[in-house]
Amino acid sequence: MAAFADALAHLRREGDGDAWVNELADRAQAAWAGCRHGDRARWVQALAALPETEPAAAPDRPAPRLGTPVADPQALRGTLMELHPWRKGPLELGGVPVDCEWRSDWKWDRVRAHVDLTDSRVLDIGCGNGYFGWRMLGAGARQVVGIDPTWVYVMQWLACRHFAGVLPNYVLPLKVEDLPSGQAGFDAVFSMGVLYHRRDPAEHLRRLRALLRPGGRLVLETLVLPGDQPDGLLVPEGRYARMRNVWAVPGVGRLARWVAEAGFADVDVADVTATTPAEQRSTEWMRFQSLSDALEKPPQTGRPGVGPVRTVEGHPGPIRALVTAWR
Ligand SMILES: Nc1ncnc2c1ncn2[C@@H]1O[C@H](C[S@+](CC[C@H]([NH3+])C(=O)[O-])CC(=O)[O-])[C@@H](O)[C@H]1O
Repeated sequence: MAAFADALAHLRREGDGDAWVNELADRAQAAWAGCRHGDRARWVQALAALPETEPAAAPDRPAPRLGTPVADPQALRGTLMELHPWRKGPLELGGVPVDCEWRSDWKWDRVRAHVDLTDSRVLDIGCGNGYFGWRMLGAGARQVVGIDPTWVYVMQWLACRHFAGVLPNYVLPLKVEDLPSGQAGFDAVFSMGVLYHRRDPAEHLRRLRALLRPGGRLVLETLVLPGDQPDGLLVPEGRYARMRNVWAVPGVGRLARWVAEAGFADVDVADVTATTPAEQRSTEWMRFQSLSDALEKPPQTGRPGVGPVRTVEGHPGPIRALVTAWR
């Protein structure tokens, strides 16, 4: 598809001959060519049906405003709905508000207070549809390279890019383990909501360090245990909050030790916040089950998220820590 190829051409140009960037673009191109997802044709058709608007971007808003209002917002809504489920947002595309599953703007408010991205080249691992990339550009980043292996999120980013025009926020269909070795030299590497999906967290952290330039900054966000279990470690036997692939949930102290043991300096637990069904919920743009369906409902209230929260499997409810550290 021309739009994806065009984005890769821009990425290569910005890399200005850098071998790591060229190899990254080659791998993204190969992944794109190899996509056999059953919904691909429908997604590509939806992208082709997006109306032309004047490219525009106001990214530093809770709902980044991409594009200008279109003549037929109802038709655009229908087209964007072909790219369901919209998980990370909110967004405003061609004047249409996209109310995603996550209030990712709340997470961004927690992150932004602790991170200066002025003129930074950023790598965002597990970037979803690139929501945070827009916010990072809004916060002064020079370039954001996002990677995420979930195809529909790459398609959503292409829809965003259609409205935003040519901006240095990328979403490439790659896993962290697909990244080239060698000198990547990022000023900042983000790994938010990914560590608990990794079977070997220590290996993930070492890999993040290798992707940074010396003096570069790690921003790590992941599930942790409640504050009274700083050295604890939950290795769920089955699911955690209905998620199949959660391998390890450490206490905050243990998490900070993991980061230090991977070779990072000045490890700081900048924020610890419980995730509530107000932050992660079903909407018309994400019609599947969401967090409230994964939490135990205390009998006295019949409502999730009230009182000491537990997941439906009986584990402590989701709490996320934000850790920053330096290479
Ligand atoms: N091996 C992998 N390599 C890279 N990405 C992966 C891999 N496996 C899964 N993912 C991707 O990692 C993302 C995890 S979500 C966090 C999104 C965002 N960062 C957020 O903080 O909201 C979890 C959450 O909702 O918290 C998904 O988009 C996966 O496709």
